[in-house]
Amino acid sequence: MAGSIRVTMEVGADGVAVVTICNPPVNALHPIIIQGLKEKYAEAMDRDDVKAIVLTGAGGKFCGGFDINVFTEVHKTGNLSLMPDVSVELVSNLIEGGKKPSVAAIQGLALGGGLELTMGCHARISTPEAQLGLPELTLGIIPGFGGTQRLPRLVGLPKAIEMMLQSKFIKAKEGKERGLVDALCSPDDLHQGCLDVVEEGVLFGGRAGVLKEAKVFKELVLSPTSKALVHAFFGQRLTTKVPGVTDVQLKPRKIRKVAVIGGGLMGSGIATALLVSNTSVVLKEVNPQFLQRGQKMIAANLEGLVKRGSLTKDKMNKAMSLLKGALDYSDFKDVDMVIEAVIEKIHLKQSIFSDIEKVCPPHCILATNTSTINLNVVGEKTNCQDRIIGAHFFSPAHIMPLLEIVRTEKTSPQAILDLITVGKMIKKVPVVVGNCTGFAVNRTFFPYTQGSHLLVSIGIDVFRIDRVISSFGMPMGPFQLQDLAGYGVALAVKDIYVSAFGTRNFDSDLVDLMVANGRQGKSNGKGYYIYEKGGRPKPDPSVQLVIDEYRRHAKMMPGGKPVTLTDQDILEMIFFPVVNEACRVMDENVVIRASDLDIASILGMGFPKYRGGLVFWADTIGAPYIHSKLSKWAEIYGDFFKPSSYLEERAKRSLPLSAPTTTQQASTRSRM
Ligand SMILES: C[C@H](O)CC(=O)SCCNC(=O)CCNC(=O)[C@H](O)C(C)(C)COP(=O)(O)OP(=O)(O)OC[C@H]1O[C@@H](n2cnc3c(N)ncnc32)[C@H](O)[C@@H]1OP(=O)(O)O
Repeated sequence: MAGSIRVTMEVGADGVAVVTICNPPVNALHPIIIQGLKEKYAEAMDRDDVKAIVLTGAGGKFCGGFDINVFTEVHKTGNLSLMPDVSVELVSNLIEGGKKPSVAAIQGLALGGGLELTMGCHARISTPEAQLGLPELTLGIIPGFGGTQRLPRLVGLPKAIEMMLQSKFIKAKEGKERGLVDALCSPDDLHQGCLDVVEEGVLFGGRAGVLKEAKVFKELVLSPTSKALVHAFFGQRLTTKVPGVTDVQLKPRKIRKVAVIGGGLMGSGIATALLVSNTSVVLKEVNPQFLQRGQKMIAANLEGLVKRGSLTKDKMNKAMSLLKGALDYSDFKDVDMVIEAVIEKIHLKQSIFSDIEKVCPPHCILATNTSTINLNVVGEKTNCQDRIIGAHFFSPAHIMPLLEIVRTEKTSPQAILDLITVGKMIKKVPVVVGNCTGFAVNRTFFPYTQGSHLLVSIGIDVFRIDRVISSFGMPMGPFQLQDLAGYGVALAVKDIYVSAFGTRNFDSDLVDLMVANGRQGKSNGKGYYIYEKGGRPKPDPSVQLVIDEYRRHAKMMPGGKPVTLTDQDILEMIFFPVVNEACRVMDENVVIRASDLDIASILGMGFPKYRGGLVFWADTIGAPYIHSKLSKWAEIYGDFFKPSSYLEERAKRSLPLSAPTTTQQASTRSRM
């Protein structure tokens, strides 16, 4: 490794020393690089033949920042001395305070510590499209190499604050307008351009604030938030490393044309995501009215993206031109992938799959967007089960970042790899999971809603539950979520969950009662909350009548009196059963590794990223405590809380829930 991690210096006849950071793929500032920079700078200052220094990165990228792996080591050991002194010793003293001028030559990206190095230089020159930013807050820290001091001086306080607090990247073109970049040039002219800037003069900044920044930075590096966010950073990148799929020399095939069956909410969202990534889409519906409705929804999705500023009008028009409507399968003969997104009816899906098997080319991947139905059942009537795969998007599909890729024991590694590649192409985070009811996310979170209903049945206020869960960091509480998702979904999956999860279901008829009382959730403006156009949801006091009726049916309140619980009890009684189900999901190897479930919970359910994801959070509490609480509640309220054997085992041995299972260890060993 150390061979490819190095800093080089070449001194030209013109007296310019070009110092290059080499650490593929993003030239992260590993301690070897920091040491190398210090040495090369010291040498450049000493050498009489060096008049000026150009600092750059190899491979078309300047630098992606400080090496985040070092934070992981600091988190494990608590040893802050693993962090080399960069801010004062390198950036302030050697680069900024050095007696020879330094110019940063930027290409590709200069992020975090990378941008901070350039700001210590006396000038910056960049290619126009290079991405510049200080995304440290996404890792739970602040910029630590002087960025908090130098960025405001260069771009002004408001812009610097926006860039830092929102971790917003800007292109060098904008950087030039704002004074962060001194000159723009093409990649070929970068070197020559640097020399011109050297000639034009130098900018010196002071040292004020750098020492304070260093102090705060050190405190934050050791914070639980930084540990959680760094875990999420690496966890997200790990999801696309799938043993037996991405490590066996398979090549992803090009997916040029995709057919989407069903132009409802999900189908049109999926089509939108594909179209904005320049993929041709055939949208198939059963009649002209439904087709037109689907096309209109896609157009509205695209217009929404233009309004949000994430798509230009030109790109919207280009995307629309890639869409073709269809009422039969004649356009399916040259598609590379089909994504079926019709309603959750087993027979309908089965007949669609047996039809498309006949009309699509033999390489075509046949994906279903089902969120609950067993894939083996969907593909039962086909002879191509190796090409059948789940592509479970989350609504709205063109915005939500998670793509659950569901494989059966028959799905071929090639089909999985191709779908991972499509997922990345449409800017989703793919997580590969096994085939079971609810797959990883819906299965893990089925007790989330049920637990909240159980709490209501014992007398806890609906809106208090939502407040507790929102203050924990979820985007909204379980009741507001149910209003938003619509009660139809809850009713449709109820029986499926009962048959799959048996006695660990908490059987609630709250939603049935809501519907019987004319409430449909957000869709008819009346759920637990009242929804008025343009306004925020308001708790509806009249829902109390429905809740009273529900409590009478449920007969869960001892002596008819509400149970008294603290906010912490509420939080734990909702999330510990979810953690318990996560244990079963890991035990059955539905996910490849615990961190996949962390990422899926963050991106699919909005679990707070700064808590590192569901399993990471549970491990900060510890299996013994979670187990003891669940056991106690199981005695009072029954099997809904009964600890799984996985949790029990780990609690007994005080092992982290995230430690690999024996099967996972064996599969890693067999690949070594
Ligand atoms: C003191 C200082 O102020 C503190 C800092 O500098 S903290 C670091 C600040 N920098 C960042 O937060 C940037 C983090 N990186 C990113 O956002 C993105 O990786 C990127 C925009 C640079 C590139 O994105 P993309 O091209 O999609 O590639 P991506 O898959 O994310 O990364 C490629 C590889 O580089 C690694 N990598 C990226 N940035 C890294 C970093 N700063 N440190 C260590 N590894 C890094 C990734 O883990 C990944 O490794 P893998 O191939 O083994 O999975």
